[in-house]
Amino acid sequence: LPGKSNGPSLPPSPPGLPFLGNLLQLSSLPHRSLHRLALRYGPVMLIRMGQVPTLVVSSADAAQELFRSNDLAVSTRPFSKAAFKLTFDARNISFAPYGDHWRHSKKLAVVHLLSPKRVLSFRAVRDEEVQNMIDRICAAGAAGGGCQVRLSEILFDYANGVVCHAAAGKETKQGRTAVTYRKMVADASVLISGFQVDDMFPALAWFSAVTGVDAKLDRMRKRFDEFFTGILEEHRDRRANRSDVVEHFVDILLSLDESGLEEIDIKAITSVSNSPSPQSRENTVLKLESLALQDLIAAGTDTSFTTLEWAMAELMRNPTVMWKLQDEVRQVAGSKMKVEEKDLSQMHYLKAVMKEVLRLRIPAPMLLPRETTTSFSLRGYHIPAKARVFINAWAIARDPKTWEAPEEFRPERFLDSGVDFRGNDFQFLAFGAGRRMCPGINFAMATNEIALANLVHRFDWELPDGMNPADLDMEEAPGLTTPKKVPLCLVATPWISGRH
Ligand code: HEM
Repeated sequence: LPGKSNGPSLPPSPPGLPFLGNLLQLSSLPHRSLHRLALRYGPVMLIRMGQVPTLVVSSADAAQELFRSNDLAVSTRPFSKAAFKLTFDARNISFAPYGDHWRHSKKLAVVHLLSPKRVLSFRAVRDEEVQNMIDRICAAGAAGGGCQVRLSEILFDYANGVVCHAAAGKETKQGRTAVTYRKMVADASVLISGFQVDDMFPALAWFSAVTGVDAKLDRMRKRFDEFFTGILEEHRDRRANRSDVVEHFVDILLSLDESGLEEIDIKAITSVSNSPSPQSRENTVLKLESLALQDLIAAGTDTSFTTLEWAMAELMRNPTVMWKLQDEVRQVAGSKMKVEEKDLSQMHYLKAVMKEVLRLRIPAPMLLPRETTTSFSLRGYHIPAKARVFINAWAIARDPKTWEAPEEFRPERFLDSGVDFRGNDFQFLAFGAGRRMCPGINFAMATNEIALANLVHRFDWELPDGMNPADLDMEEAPGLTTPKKVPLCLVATPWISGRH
């Protein structure tokens, strides 16, 4: 590992093998393996993933020092061939290297697409998608009292439906936006998680060509390109007739463009063009909007779906929490057919449940990978430049030094606590922190709270075949986000107010 000959030493490293480094110590769920290693080697650890030196941060104190004193030095993302190919040459927000393009497109997303006011304006979208979700659950049980509901599938479609609908409208000429998108993204989470062969052995870049991974990525990229270009063209045509419609992310982006382009757009658009010959402005603009759309749909789908899926799984595992939540929601929303967003502000336990899910079942357990741009000192250790950085938020969220009974699902811990996930409480990093923090918190919480409230208001839930809550499989699937490995299948009985 690169280091300094004198001065502060490198962080502790578990012994590794000459070529593979510490790879054999990592399982398909690296947040768990790294947690185990950190218990032995400490909260600031330097491992080698193949050829790549990798800093692993596993405590709230170390994360606080990292974000407070060295955020700039860890604000870029490492190069990943998969992410590069799937994100139009890493020119979106999530995987873009730190620099002008990233800064301007993130600002555009924060100011114009994901602000609290804008999120509120998508209330009708959420309402429609919640209704769709309820209808599907009811339809599954139309034959009788109880039914087996393939809930994971329905929750994925809901999360994806909300973000696709907000981004590009419910329908496109290619069919229902969310359905078309879902078909395109299978396997993407694993491919971009940073654990592909060429992420760890840059010298073996040819490997993914031989194994067919490159060809798969190229096919996915082509489908993305066609999908988003189609959406943009449709919305452009629509706007040519009615220029005052600002409905979806795509319309907002197009209207910014038509209004003469704000400074941020001009800069972002200019930096998007990578063609040596001057591209037509029209094409360049189309590209930028594709990037923003693709990024927000990708960043908002799996994360929200994973949160909702684990929320329902934890509620099934912990029946007293489920009853307490149902009591609150049914008391506030009463005999209404549907919980409305204005009811949510009175649902304090619901908010505590959401927080506890984001703590114990953090959707992106190691956030998104970062890379050091300069060397710096952390907890007295020398951290080299060009090291990959994993912040093991999963490990931090179950550190007994900061959390009482960390393995237990106890929403009550948040009822009288100011601890939040907005990047200032370093023991709770579900959305990351610092410059690269998630800009979609408001959108995500609005999407998830209304869905969970309606799921527990409208239905009573049971495990199938009299299964014991303790036997529910709680294993995670590998990837950048970690949904349940075994999809959730439950029995739903519509709740009729006053029946119980
Ligand atoms: C429960 C839902 C969500 C969770 C848990 C979540 C979590 C995260 C995390 C951990 C990161 C990386 C932060 C870091 O590196 O420090 C991130 C980045 C990002 N998220 Fe989210 N997210 C969620 C929903 C959303 C939604 C709904 C959107 C947009 C519609 C969104 C857009 C983004 C974008 C654009 C980035 C990249 C930011 C950057 O690199 O500067 N996220 N998110």
